[in-house]
Amino acid sequence: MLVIKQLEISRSTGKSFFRVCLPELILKEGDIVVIQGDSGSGKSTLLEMIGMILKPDNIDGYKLFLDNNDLDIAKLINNNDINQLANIRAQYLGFMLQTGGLLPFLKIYDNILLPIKLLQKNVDNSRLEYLIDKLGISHLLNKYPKQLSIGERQRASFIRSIIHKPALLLADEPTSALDPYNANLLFDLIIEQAKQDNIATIIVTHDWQRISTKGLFTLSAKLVSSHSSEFLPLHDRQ
Ligand SMILES: Nc1ncnc2c1ncn2[C@@H]1O[C@H](COP(=O)(O)OP(=O)(O)OP(=O)(O)O)[C@@H](O)[C@H]1O
Repeated sequence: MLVIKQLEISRSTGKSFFRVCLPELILKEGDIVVIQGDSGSGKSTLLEMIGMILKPDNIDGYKLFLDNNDLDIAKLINNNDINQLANIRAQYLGFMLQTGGLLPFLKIYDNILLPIKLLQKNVDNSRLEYLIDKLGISHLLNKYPKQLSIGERQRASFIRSIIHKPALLLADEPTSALDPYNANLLFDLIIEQAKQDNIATIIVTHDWQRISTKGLFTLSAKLVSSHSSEFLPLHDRQ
């Protein structure tokens, strides 16, 4: 389970600044939350704070409760324990970045398996084959990222982000470069894998119409002023 309380940051460029605040987020294993908001409302900023890439200015609580390990991430952030945060990111988090984030010098197959190799874990081959087959990328495994379209890279990037069965998946615009058929397929696969492997999942998306039919809990950016937004539940949780 993931519990976050009062996560805040102010980003500034020159004289202007923008404050992003998440008052509360509680996610159980396998829960999915969609983050929506206008362009510039702070969705990526929020995701990067949750992903421990950006350091918040204030954090009242951030805990990850795992099967045999409870992690007080707020404490590590406040203590600036960069090494421990890097370990947690590698082991328990999965990132799916907008641009794919694949390493240019590794073939697609090696990119997908990289998180497993770094953690010295064994790959679940039947699961890997299932995901590759489902997303239709088996013919691309021996190619380099630059030989793939952005949409093909996004699909490979999804498999890489969950191959090590993270506790938390952070997906930033996972379907931005996909056609409607593949966007739907990927959303359904994200939801299926989250439930199956108990991966708490946070999805930032503009693809609101498509995802609104799936009945997912949504946090929506509310502009508190022209330079401040808060992420609040769109509806009561079911
Ligand atoms: N590196 C940065 N330094 C300073 N300010 C930044 C930085 N990145 C983003 N911002 C500002 O923070 C605010 C939120 O940006 P962010 O990228 O998080 O929004 P977003 O909702 O993800 O936008 P989009 O939907 O267009 O991707 C914006 O006002 C932006 O100008």
